[in-house]
Amino acid sequence: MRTIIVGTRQSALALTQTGQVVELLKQLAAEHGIACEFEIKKIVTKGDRILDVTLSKVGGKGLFVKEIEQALTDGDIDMAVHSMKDMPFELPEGLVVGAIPKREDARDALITRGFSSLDELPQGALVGTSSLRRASQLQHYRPDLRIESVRGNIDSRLRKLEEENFDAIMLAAAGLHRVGWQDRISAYLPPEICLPAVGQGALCIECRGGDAFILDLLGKFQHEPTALAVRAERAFLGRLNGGCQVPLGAYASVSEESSGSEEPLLTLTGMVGTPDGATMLKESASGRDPEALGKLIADKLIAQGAETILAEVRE
Ligand SMILES: NCc1[nH]cc(CCC(=O)O)c1CC(=O)O
Repeated sequence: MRTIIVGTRQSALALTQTGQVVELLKQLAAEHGIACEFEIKKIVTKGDRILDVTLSKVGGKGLFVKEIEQALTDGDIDMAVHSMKDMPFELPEGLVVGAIPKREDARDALITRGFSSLDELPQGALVGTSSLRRASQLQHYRPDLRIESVRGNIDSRLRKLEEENFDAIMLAAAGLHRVGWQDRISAYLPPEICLPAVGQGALCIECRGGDAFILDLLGKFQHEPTALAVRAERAFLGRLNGGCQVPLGAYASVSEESSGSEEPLLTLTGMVGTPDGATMLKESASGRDPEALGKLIADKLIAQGAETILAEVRE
């Protein structure tokens, strides 16, 4: 009987989604007669220790995953459950993505104080978000809105909606759904108005590349359409050298199931915008090769000046 130690951050969302993954893995193991048991180990990351600072100011990349990856490499844990959108483009030597399970809702959600949609927010309303991607798209659609930074875990951001006099805040729908707070959502923002972060709503189960037992179990947990979509989005991200702290968004989905020997058709939309929303570059295309599709959309945006926008933001 193998005991699999699963590492996770200790936020309410991280613990909830790790618990949900472990329950599903237990069922899978039972169905396939794989003898194992699970133990959850909480790990505090740099991102959790500096929740009061805007992430883009502290060099965001991998803030929520580094310590967890070290624990994997050191053998202190055997598997880690991450939010895909927190994953840096490159994994450390020796670690691999063991599974990408079925995606939750990828959209951003608006949580307001009594307004039922983005259009209903009054002129000049104050919206809390520290995401440059959300700010850019919100300002593009509603230049009159005022945007201020709000950080912290989901629970503390919801509290700040009341305490700091915001008219609305924006959060990923997936996180709210997972912790059972979907009742707090006032409106879902369609990708036409707000493209989600790369990988938003998806999870990434990371493990050691040499751990055949875990890889075998996780292989049964992969959801292929989600994995293909995430590969296309991350190829877009990689080409633009983006992290989650730049005004860049993308969303891919399978738009036509595979027929015969052909791979399914994916449709990917990507955006890069200035933080004030004045410039908004957006392109869409379909294809069967996720990496090629991601690079194609990135190249289309680069041809329109995306790299200049990103370089200015990084400065
Ligand atoms: N950047 C923090 C983060 N990382 C993952 C989620 C939850 C949504 C998801 O799993 O994609 C959130 C919170 C948010 O953006 O509202």
